Amino acid sequence: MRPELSEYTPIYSGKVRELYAVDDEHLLLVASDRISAYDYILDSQIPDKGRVLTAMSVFFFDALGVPNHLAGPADDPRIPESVLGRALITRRLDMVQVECVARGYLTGSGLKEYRANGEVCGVPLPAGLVDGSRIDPPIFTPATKAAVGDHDENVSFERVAADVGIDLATRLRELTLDVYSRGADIARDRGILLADTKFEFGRTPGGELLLADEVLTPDSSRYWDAALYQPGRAQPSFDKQIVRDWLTGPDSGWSTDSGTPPPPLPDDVVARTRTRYIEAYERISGLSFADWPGAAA
Ligand SMILES: C[C@H](c1ccccc1)n1cc(-c2ncnc(N)c2C#N)cn1
Repeated sequence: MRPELSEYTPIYSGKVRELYAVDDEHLLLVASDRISAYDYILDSQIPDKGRVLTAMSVFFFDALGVPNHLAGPADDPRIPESVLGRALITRRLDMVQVECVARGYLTGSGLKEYRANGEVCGVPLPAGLVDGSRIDPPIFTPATKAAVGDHDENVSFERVAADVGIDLATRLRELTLDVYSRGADIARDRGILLADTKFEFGRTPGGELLLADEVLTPDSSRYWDAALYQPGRAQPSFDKQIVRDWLTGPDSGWSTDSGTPPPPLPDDVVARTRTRYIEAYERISGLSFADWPGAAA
């Protein structure tokens, strides 16, 4: 008999995820079906998004073999039925207060910084780069955690070293770039470009540094279709472009500068977006989402 979610203590509620205390040493990390676009949490949910992104994290935790915070399988008996497939039991860690970002392509806040001063997080880049340019080798572009609703602030490696010490900062950079590069290689071999990603790390009471949070999901990363890749423009998001195009298209009656929340999504936009998440998982993992625990939404 599985416990009820109400038996666990809520300790954090994010835009699309929640965190519960299971006991003194373990947490339950729950991914919802909520989706964000243009800095709004949409009223419409994407059925099975939470299960797909949980499946992607588990695939990469297994495939990359990095010591991590998982403390049980996807069907662990401590996971309530109501969130089975979109929740994981993890070790409770002392989280390192650094957003560990790796970039293999230039876009977003990195592009903005580059256009202003030719570098990102203090890392100089070659002249002449454009939106979507490859950054080879990938770079470590850390950020400080923002308050809920704010954007993280990009900081230099030197600032991270000042905050957490040079040894830990060096280890964070090394792990971030290694895990990003190996994950990007796996995705690229399946026709999907992993433009950038954000990792979080934490330490055990014994001081071991573990990879935590979600790993290489479309919510913590930018995924692009390699077949559509064209440097010099904003790349279509593999998973969210259908939503973005409808919201900014003629049928939504909404615009990004309206100052109002986006309207609900049409059923076909929801359905096609669900399909995109499942396609990303099945192409990258080589596994069938039908085999993943939990009831289809
Ligand atoms: C931001 C992120 C979060 C994830 C999911 C839902 C809401 C927030 N978060 C993760 C921890 C955390 N704390 C202690 N031990 C851990 N193993 C983890 C993890 N992962 C704290 N915050």
